[in-house]
Amino acid sequence: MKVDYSLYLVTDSSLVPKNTTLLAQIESALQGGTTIVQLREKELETGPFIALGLQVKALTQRYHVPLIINDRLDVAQAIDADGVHIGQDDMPLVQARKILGPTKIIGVSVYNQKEANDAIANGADYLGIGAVWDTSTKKIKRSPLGIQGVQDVLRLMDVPIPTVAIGGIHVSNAQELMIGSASGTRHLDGLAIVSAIIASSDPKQTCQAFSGLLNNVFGSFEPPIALDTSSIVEKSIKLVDLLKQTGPMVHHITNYVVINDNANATLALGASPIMSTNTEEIDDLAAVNDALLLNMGTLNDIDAMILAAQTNTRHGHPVVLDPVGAGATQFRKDTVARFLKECNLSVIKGNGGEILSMANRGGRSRGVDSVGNNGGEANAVLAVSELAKNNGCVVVMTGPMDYISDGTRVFVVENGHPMMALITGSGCMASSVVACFQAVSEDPLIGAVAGMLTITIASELAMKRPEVKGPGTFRAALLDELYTISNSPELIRTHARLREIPLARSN
Ligand SMILES: Cc1ncc(COP(=O)(O)OP(=O)(O)O)c(N)n1
Ligand SMILES: Cc1ncsc1CCOP(=O)(O)O
Repeated sequence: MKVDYSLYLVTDSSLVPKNTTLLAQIESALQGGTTIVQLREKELETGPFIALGLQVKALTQRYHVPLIINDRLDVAQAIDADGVHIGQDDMPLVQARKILGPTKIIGVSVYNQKEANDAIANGADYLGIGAVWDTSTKKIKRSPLGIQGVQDVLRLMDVPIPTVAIGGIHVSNAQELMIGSASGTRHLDGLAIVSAIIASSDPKQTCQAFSGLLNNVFGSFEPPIALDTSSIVEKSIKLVDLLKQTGPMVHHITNYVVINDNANATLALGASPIMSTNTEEIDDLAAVNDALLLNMGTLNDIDAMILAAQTNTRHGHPVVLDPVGAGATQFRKDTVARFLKECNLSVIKGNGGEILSMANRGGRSRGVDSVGNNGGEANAVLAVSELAKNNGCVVVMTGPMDYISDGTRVFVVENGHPMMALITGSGCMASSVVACFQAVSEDPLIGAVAGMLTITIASELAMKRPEVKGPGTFRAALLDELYTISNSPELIRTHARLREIPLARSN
């Protein structure tokens, strides 16, 4: 049976408003689009629990919605409910499964990676992850997970099974939770809600509000169509155009060595740079922003960077991290760890030394420069794909070849010119370009490839200019050629050298 977990009502009759009944509240919620109901009645003795269960079952059957019983396998069996929900202190899953058999639904409450993977290994049908936030409905024993904690559980599940989040969820924070906890292809399948529905003066209307926003969010999770390299090149051309037509705003918190070049590269592509580091205006900026770039070069403003990342994520904007010098000092290692833990990154874009060291694959940074990739292409492929998978984002590793992965596919951009390495901040400019494309691309992988094709092809075109004699003239020509591509995006079609490395072969 395919179960729709999206709007999961969990009951609590102590919260029902005075002028109505639990059954009326459940029916109203079903009319508003509740997709599954759990009867959770902590104070009821067995007899009355069964009696109520039979009444609720008659209701849920009319709406073709499954009925789950909280904790009590005996009640579930007595009324032939569709399944049970058990917590960590309830009957162990293995025994519950033996008693109920393979066809009944068993959901398990989990708080962390271990509990999730144990439940999956023991045959849970779905997981209830929580508590996400504080709640007055239940005394919770462990501190709330927050959105990041939910994302960690989703990302670290050995095998994806359906998941719902629970605890403190209301219409006002539901979208933020659904979007903020998603990572790569993993996302929540639904929200389990007690008080926001059961205590509502109009459960039908409340559920319609939840359903509407869930439909929108699920629409945005549609899996991207797997494109071949020539389709990605065509998409890149379209994205260059879109960038120019829409002029997205790209907020940079970057280093003071490259700030001017970053802003100019952004402008050359038709986007709008803003280079603020002041925490006072992060909220206002995020409201009108389209993408955020964090660049660790001079490594000031770390708290502002993290705040900006979290604020932009709440607004649904992509966040790109350039982990300049990652691995060069302990301070930088610690800072990168903070970014990974506290931010929801869309893209990490660094040079070989930075990415290899973040992936524990041998990279070193001397200052901000990259030192070597002794493992060759196979090592690069493993570094980008593992780092991407473990952090639920896209990873770009630049160098003579640029390796780009979302954890399931790896692309190599073979364009570029060695002169790039002779001007300071060319990598940072590439990050700005990638951030600009994130602002207009629905798929971060395609946005990252498009950005890297654009800057590397621009570098090749720059070196063909007769006036370019060395790093100084190259730097100006590079900006000019970004502008040329912005006006003639089809140049990407004639110059792109993009290949895909099948992951199965390299892993
Ligand atoms: C869908 C869902 N997720 C989690 C819970 C919490 O269950 P449990 O940990 O057993 O706590 P109680 O509900 O028994 O207080 C749930 N009920 N439903
Ligand atoms: C049963 C349960 N388990 C973790 S939090 C919670 C209660 C959630 O209730 P509410 O949706 O009213 O915050």
